[in-house]
Amino acid sequence: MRIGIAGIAGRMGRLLAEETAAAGATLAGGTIRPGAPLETLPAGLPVMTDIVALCAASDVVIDFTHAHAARAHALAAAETGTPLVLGSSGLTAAEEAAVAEAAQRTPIVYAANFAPGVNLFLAVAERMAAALPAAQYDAEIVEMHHRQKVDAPSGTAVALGRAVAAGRGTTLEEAGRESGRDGHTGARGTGTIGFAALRGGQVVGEHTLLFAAASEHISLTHQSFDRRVYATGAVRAALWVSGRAPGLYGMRDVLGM
Ligand SMILES: NC(=O)C1=CN([C@@H]2O[C@H](COP(=O)(O)OP(=O)(O)OC[C@H]3O[C@@H](n4cnc5c(N)ncnc54)[C@H](OP(=O)(O)O)[C@@H]3O)[C@@H](O)[C@H]2O)C=CC1
Ligand SMILES: O=C(O)C1=N[C@H](C(=O)O)C[C@H](O)C1
Repeated sequence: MRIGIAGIAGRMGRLLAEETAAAGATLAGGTIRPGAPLETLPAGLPVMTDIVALCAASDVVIDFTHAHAARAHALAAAETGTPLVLGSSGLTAAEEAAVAEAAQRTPIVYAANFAPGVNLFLAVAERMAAALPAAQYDAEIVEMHHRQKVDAPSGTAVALGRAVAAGRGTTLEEAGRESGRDGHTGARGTGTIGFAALRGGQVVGEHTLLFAAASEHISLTHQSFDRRVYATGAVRAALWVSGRAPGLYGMRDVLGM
């Protein structure tokens, strides 16, 4: 199995290269952002800037780069018929729609978080939301990440919001998001889903989902201590997606949840 890695010089890209080897797969190569300085590359890694060339040289491509690259990368995967594992966060609705369209031509695993524990958390969040009436239990999602993270709220926080909304028989868009409260915000809306994002230090990833009612609170927290958990999950998804029919899959499909 030849695995190509988009964004191979990044925090995740470097770990994905290591985990590809650890899984016994062949590293087909990797891309860097066009114009990026070459000295940032890990020594000895085969590197290019052309995503179509990487797709053509790979049985599966794993992409942890930036939301802005997702559309072009998904299109390249579709045009070359290369399965794609997509982990970038912060995609707009239009970028997600482009990924879904590409998935009609090639299989794509798109997941906000490749850690097994987070995917169990998402399933439990949906069940909790279904059991706790939205009129009484305010749902708030708090996440913390390292100071380099460029998007907020995190993709995982948004996925948790979507899981809560699904449990309540609605969508996140219909329920409404409350984030970045500051100043005279007015009282909290009923049934909306709140988001708060903390940034600092080198926190790998922490997410808490709180249901707050007048007489009780219940919360669940997931903490990642090593981003390798995402890399092993993504390589697992790459091995799983090879040979699948075109379609948009999630990590819960990979894990059989
Ligand atoms: N789904 C999940 O489980 C996880 C998702 N993520 C997400 O993955 C993404 C990357 O995270 P992380 O590795 O920490 O970030 P980094 O900034 O360390 O790495 C991203 C890399 O991608 C490069 N890049 C940007 N655009 C392109 C492009 N068009 N082609 C090739 N390379 C490109 C960047 O280059 P340059 O620096 O030169 O711009 C950088 O080297 C983020 O969106 C993050 O939220 C992270 C961890 C887990
Ligand atoms: O940027 C990160 O680091 C992470 N991003 C993902 C997200 O936005 O949810 C997954 C994980 O939390 C780490």
